[in-house]
Amino acid sequence: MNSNNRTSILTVDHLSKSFGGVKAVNDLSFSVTQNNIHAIIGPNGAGKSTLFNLITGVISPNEGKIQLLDTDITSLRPDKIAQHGISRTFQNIRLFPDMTVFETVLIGTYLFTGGKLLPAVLRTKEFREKELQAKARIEEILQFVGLWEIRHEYAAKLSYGNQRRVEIARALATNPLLLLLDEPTAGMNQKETKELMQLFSQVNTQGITILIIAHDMHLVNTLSDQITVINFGEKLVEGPPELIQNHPAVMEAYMGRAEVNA
Ligand SMILES: Nc1ncnc2c1ncn2[C@@H]1O[C@H](COP(=O)(O)OP(=O)(O)OP(=O)(O)O)[C@@H](O)[C@H]1O
Repeated sequence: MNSNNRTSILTVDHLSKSFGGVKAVNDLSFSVTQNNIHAIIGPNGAGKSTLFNLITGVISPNEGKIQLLDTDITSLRPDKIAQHGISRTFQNIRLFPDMTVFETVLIGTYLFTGGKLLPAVLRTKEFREKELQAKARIEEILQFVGLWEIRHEYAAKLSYGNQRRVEIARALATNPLLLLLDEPTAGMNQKETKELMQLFSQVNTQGITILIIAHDMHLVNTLSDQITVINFGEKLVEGPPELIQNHPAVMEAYMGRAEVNA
């Protein structure tokens, strides 16, 4: 965590997205400071996942702009956005059933960085050199996330916590500047949650900015430098955890909802 560096890595500017009559994201503006852990919180249906889908190019906004450092990434294709340095994990873990941990992370680098198929099929010299480099980098990442010893096991058969680590490893393999984590500890037990929180902190220490959607207020308050609270697609309030924790507008938005007690 480093709040001294004030450069904005991600700028969301008057962003809106509607589905039929529902304004899922409504004139939303905020920025993420480089090297921070920045949390997005809000009640169910507030627009958090829609926001992540807009940032990663899965869907296009009706209005507004998204900028990564100096680059306008609004409505770019997901693979292009990944190449610019944004990587993500999903709310529901998405792993191929017949791939080992190592293969999952290796294929992730090709899929998300737009690797070309033909050189891979022909196994050109350039491809083989790149493959060696990629494998070395993946070893480094798997050691880092604690999965190297089980690299030959099927990813989808691992414990829930380790499956999440595979997803994080796959996201790290694209060398992101900004990592988006969508409810990464949902469904995890206490031990897994604690270990993942340590991992996020270590990832952040490597200089990777993190934007995280979470319902777990202990996680949010412990890890975040900055919190943006959204409700009905709009920004409700923003600030460091000590400001957000007991903010009357936040209490009101969450009133009667289970996640405020999480
Ligand atoms: N593809 C879609 N088509 C129609 N409506 C959608 C679509 N995606 C999201 N919505 C609606 O947009 C609003 C915001 O949904 P979104 O999933 O972004 O909220 P969320 O904050 O991520 O919720 P949760 O915490 O439950 O995951 C909701 O009213 C939802 O029903």
